[in-house]
This record gives sequence, structure tokens and C-alpha cells, in this order.
Amino acid sequence: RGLDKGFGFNKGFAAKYDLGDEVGRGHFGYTCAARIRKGARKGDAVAVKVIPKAKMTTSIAIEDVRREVKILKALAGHKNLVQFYDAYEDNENVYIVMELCEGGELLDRILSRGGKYSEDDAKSVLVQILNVVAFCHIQGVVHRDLKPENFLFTSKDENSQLKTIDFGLSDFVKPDERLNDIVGSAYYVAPEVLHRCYSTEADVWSIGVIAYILLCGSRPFWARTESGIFRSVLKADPSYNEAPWPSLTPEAMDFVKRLLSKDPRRRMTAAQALGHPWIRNYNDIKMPLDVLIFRLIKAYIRSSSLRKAALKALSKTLTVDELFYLKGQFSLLEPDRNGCITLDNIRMALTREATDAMKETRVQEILVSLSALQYRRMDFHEFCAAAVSVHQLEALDRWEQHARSAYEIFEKDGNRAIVIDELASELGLSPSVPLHVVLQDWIRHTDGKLSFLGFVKLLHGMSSRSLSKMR
Ligand SMILES: Nc1ncnc2c1ncn2[C@@H]1O[C@H](COP(=O)(O)OP(=O)(O)OP(=O)(O)O)[C@@H](O)[C@H]1O
Ligand SMILES: [Ca+2]
Ligand SMILES: [Ca+2]
Repeated sequence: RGLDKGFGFNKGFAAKYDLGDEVGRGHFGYTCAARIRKGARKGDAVAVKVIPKAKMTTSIAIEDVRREVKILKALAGHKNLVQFYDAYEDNENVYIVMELCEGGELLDRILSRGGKYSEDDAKSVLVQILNVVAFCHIQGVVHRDLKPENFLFTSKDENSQLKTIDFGLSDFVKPDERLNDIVGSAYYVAPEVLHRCYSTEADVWSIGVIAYILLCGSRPFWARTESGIFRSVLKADPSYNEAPWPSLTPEAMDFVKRLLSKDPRRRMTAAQALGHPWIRNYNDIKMPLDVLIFRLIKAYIRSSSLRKAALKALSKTLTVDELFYLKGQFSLLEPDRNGCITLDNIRMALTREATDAMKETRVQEILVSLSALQYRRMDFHEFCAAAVSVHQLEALDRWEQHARSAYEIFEKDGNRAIVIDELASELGLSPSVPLHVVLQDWIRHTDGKLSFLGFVKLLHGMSSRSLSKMR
């Protein structure tokens, strides 16, 4: 009824492939094994996801299929992502032809083990998941449906490689953009998705849920009804008291807790998770480039010199573990012989990582947002000040201590007198009378310099909300 169900995909599916047994089924279609009928790869086995056009009853449903194919195609090439081969259509169906994974779903392996994964076995699964998800995120794609049903093993082998499938709910997201549609599966959905304001961090939450399940065999957020699960996701803290948690390493628990931070700004990114002490020494993990770095640098270069001084003071208090991640990111940008990076280094690092489909727009967008870096270079010390996440540090038990020692350093070589209006504009607050009352606590009466409280507020800088208003 007026819906255009033409996708512009190839015709002639049946001439090229012999459809075999069904290997899986979902809400939207079914997946079959198939063999290539002719050509150089004649006889090879593939998987075909068949999506009946009769089920596409709205333009949104049609758009979803279009996007699924577009994203699969765009991301092709990562070793932990199902390899896309081709898309076909006829009057009845869309056919997505991809690599056949013969090892079954991660869910079934978890169930067959009775939920018992040793820490090392869990690491081997999680490293692969984090790798592919960090890759999706730097390419600007959120998966939005990460769960053990959507990871397949390539073979029945114990050490088989893991592949992400089902990009049916995935979407593109720009570095500062927020999505608002509620999608995904209740057990795995992040709190900010339920609040309709989220980005790539939501995927990391889902990985946290998977990690929790792998390590202890039960779900972190559980209830009998969907609304009960949502309530639990929003309000409840998962239990770490029952077996096997007390017998697991403290690092494992810390790892899971930092993936399941309710506040997405406090949550680790996928790239950071790969640098977490629990997992970073597993085999030879290579930490991928993290988009978070560019978001933070962008905010840093737009900050006043006072805020920069505050962040520099904070960065001098970072511990070895926190520096591990920043060092990794800095070296991915390949600093010059003097240990400095420029916008060019960022361009090259991004171009190296970006898939063809993303090269044009996304790299350009990120570079434009950093264009203030054009004629200057950044050494490692400044990089740390620029790329440190205040929100994440705040989530740590030792935050107070961090902030106090940073304030001492700031007192020696950064603090200066400031007036309320200046501070208000610094923080993106419109000056108003009640605001004056609040801000008074942020400025020391004796000398007009920032108090500890003011220092911490300044570290946070403008909220992303006031930043986007400014734009
Ligand atoms: N490449 C593949 N190789 C082997 N099996 C596959 C492959 N792709 C999908 N399957 C099987 O088919 C099932 C359904 O696929 P998929 O999740 O892509 O479909 P869907 O209709 O989007 O499902 P959902 O209801 O989860 O949204 C998978 O859970 C898996 O068991
Ligand atoms: Ca699925
Ligand atoms: Ca799906």
C-alpha cells in the first residue's frame, strides 16, 4: 500500500545459492545454511538471513532492514564481526548472505556449562566482545542489541573465535549526539536508554551484564515482569555477596562494577575496559583508539586557561593504572621524536582505523571539532590533562584523595582570584540571583580564589547540555 519495498539489492539469489537447512530464527526472519552454486567459490557454505517483505509493514521496518545491511557492509572486515558477503532481494524476501558460523550461540555455551566460566575463559570471550564493540564505536555505530544470543562461535571448537551478528537494531551516532528510542532486550538494556538519552556507552552496559552472567551464572537485574526488570536496571545494585563472587579476584569484580555504572559518564568505554587491570595482560591485547579521547580533548581546548590549569593539576595525581590507558592512547597517535602530537597525528590515526565507509564523513567531523589544535602541538602531560575523564575518576573510592592533592598542586601554580560572573560563564551558567548564593561557596572569601568546591566544579567544566546550547 504505497510502501516502496525496493532495496536496490541484486536479483537472482536462487540462481547463485542453494538454500539448505534453517540454522536459526528470530523475530524478523530466519537464517539458513546455503551453498554457492557457481563461480570460483562453488560449493562453499554460507549463511543467509531471509527477511520476508510481507513482515515489512511500515516504512520504519523497511528503513531498519536497509540500515542493517548498510551497517554490516560498512563494518565488514573486523575479525570478531560476522563477514558480510552480499545482499539480494526478490518480490518475497531480502536475503543477507554472510559467513556461516557453525559453533552456535554464546548463550547455548553458557547454558551448557551451567553458567560456570572460569575467569580466564570469561576473559577470552570478553576480550573479543570488547574488541569488536570498541571497533564499532570508533566507526560511529552503536549495536544496541548486545546479548549472548547475538554472539556466535565460528566452530564447535573450545577456542573458537566469536562473531557479533544481528545489526538489526544498530544505528549511527555522531560523537556528541544522543539517541532516544528505547530498543534492545530488557535484561541487557542500559538505564540511560530507559531515560531516552544515550550513546555508545549503552553497549558497554550490555557487555557488563554479559560479563556478570559469565562470571557468576546469574543475571544482575532480574524480575518476573518487564517493568520489574526496568525498575531493577534503574534502581538496584547487583549483588556481589553470593557465591562465587567472594572467591573471584577483586579485579574481576571491579571490572564488572565499572561496566555497570548507572551513570554512563562514569562507565568505562570498551577501549578502557581492554586496559583494565583484570584483562589487560590476557594474551596480547592491543588497546584500540577510543573516541572518548576526542570528546574530552574537544572540551579541553575550548576551556579557559583556569580550567586547563585545574585539569593539569589533576592529571599530576593520576596513578599508574590510570596512566596505562592514557599512555596507550597517546602512543596510538604516534607522537613525534619530541613526544608531541598534532592534529595531523590524529588525522592519520583516525584514517588508519576508519573503514572505507566511515573515512569521509566521520574522520572529517572529528577533525573539524578539534580544529583549534591546528597550529599547536601537545605533549604527553598536556594530553593527560586534556583526555582525563573527571566523571570516571569521581566514581573511584579514592576520588576525594585525588581531588585534594590536585587542589594542593593547583593552589601552588594555578589558582587565581575570580569573580562570580566569570565563574558562572566559565561553567555555562546564566548569572542569576540564586546562582550567586550557590557560587559563593565556590570562591574563597579571604582572597577571592577558588575554594576546593569551586575547583571540583571547574574540573567538571560545562555540562554537555550547556555546551550544546552554546553551539
Ligand atoms: N551467520 C550466521 N551463521 C549461523 N547462524 C546464524 C547466522 N546469523 C544468524 N544465525 C542464527 O539465526 C538466529 C537469528 O538471527 P538474527 O539474530 O540475525 O535474526 P533476527 O530476526 O534479527 O533475530 P532477533 O529476534 O534476535 O532480532 C541467530 O540467533 C543465530 O542462531
Ligand atoms: Ca538476534
Ligand atoms: Ca535482530
